[in-house]
Amino acid sequence: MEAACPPLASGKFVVVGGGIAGVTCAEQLAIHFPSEDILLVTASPVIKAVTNFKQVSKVLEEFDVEEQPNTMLENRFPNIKVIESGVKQLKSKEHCILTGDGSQLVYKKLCLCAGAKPKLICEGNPYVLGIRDTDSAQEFQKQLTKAKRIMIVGNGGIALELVYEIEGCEVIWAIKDKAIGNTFFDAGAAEFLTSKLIAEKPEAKIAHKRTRYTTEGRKKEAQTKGGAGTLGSALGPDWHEGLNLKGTKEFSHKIHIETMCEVKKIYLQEEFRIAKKKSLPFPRDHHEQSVTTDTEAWPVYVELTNEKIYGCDFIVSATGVTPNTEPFLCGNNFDVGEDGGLKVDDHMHTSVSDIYAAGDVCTASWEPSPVWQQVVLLGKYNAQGLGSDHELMLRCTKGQEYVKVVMQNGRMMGAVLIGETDLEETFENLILNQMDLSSYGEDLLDPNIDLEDYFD
Ligand SMILES: Cc1cc2nc3c(=O)[nH]c(=O)nc-3n(C[C@H](O)[C@H](O)[C@H](O)COP(=O)(O)OP(=O)(O)OC[C@H]3O[C@@H](n4cnc5c(N)ncnc54)[C@H](O)[C@@H]3O)c2cc1C
Ligand SMILES: NC(=O)C1=CN([C@@H]2O[C@H](COP(=O)(O)OP(=O)(O)OC[C@H]3O[C@@H](n4cnc5c(N)ncnc54)[C@H](OP(=O)(O)O)[C@@H]3O)[C@@H](O)[C@H]2O)C=CC1
Repeated sequence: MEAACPPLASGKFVVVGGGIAGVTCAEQLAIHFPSEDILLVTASPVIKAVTNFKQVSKVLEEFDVEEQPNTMLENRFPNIKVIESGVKQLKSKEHCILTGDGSQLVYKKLCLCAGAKPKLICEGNPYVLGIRDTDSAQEFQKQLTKAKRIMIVGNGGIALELVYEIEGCEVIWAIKDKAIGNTFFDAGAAEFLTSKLIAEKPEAKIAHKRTRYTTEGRKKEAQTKGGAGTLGSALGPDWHEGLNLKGTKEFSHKIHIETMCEVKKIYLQEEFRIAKKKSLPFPRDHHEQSVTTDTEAWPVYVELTNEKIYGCDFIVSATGVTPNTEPFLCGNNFDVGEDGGLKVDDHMHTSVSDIYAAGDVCTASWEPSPVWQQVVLLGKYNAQGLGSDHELMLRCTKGQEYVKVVMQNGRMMGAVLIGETDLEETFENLILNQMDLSSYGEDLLDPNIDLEDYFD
């Protein structure tokens, strides 16, 4: 039988992780339990904190996220103590965690907020980059300044932002789906955006209305103390502000999209040369950029499942994340979701007693609300789960705005809003209060009717 941990420190509440989830959790505990000590254990020397919080509407919130030195959190909340160390092991039966610097902490309640790491298409290949934290974003920027052509794999948040932001570098964008951005929006919105994107010189980029993650006060993240082998906290909206995302070429944008394909094989330059010499059955003449007409020698070559091959300087694997549960949670009996996250109920409780989880490390396992889900879009924007018994209404001005609403039984169930529509608050209210809108019919999207005045 394993010996119980001798406590070197103990706290009623212990939180693991200094990202936005862990810090918010520690702050809330500090506010609600002012006489208790809260220990925040994090592998990173900086924390992420919410500032300038504003409640915009019933469920829409606006805030800044700032990176701050760990000491700033302790100054703001005297009952929070930050321990800068990686957690090596959880012993849930003994209610204790072991940290990389050899300390043992006993808890009554533990909240795990250890985040996630990029799920790369190929681990350990120096030409395959993932973007997660300040260091990985800076490494990406460094590589990009020397690049003429890169490949981006994935169709989610990072890929969408990158293809829009990168200039002076050809981008081959490989996606599994028929249309871009299916993680976020529908095929109609994708078409609206694709035509803007592949124009060689898109109009001036849309000014940001939203507040930003700041880089002020950011420290170079020191080597992880305690050797947890984990990285810094995740970036967030506007993460590329302050980064120079420009390659070596003079043109603005040059994007080629390869749909319905995945990466089959990656060759380093020498491997590719040998394979070509042996006349392996490489596909020919699929596209003007395919290797047959491409005389340039590239550091790396990517063979896609649609049989095309592209040479490029490097590959960005924007292919999602894996929750940080290993190795420190091994040996405990957590229920995990399909994505590997710790399953939590609607009280953020995991399947192990006295252990809660929040943020990217967890997977919500409660029944989702019938009209709400977490996306930048509203409600059931793609008629998710509504069956065939629904109607779509559309208002689109090419290059300017795309407004789609999903209606069922006269009620608004979801919406996609692209461009400066100013409809988000009104539509959010209409979705949440489920007002019967049957009498308005198609006038609901009439641009001459000021809906905001009408329904507020
Ligand atoms: C480029 C990019 C852009 C994004 N844009 C958006 C956006 O526009 N909107 C949006 O909502 N979301 C966005 N996200 C996602 C968002 O950033 C994450 O969902 C969120 O930051 C996750 O926070 P977290 O606290 O769960 O995890 P993290 O920020 O990853 O924090 C995890 C913390 O745990 C610590 N840790 C890990 N393991 C251990 C251990 N063993 N011991 C001790 N400490 C440990 C780490 O050091 C870190 O401090 C973006 C993400 C990226 C990468
Ligand atoms: N605005 C926002 O909210 C933003 C959020 N983020 C967050 O940051 C994290 C990382 O972003 P990102 O990497 O873009 O992750 P996402 O989860 O957003 O998207 C991953 C994409 O990669 C695809 N994919 C997965 N595996 C493969 C594969 N082997 N080959 C090809 N495609 C694959 C997925 O397709 P499929 O779904 O079909 O598996 C999906 O289209 C995510 O948690 C994301 O939500 C990032 C930027 C902005």
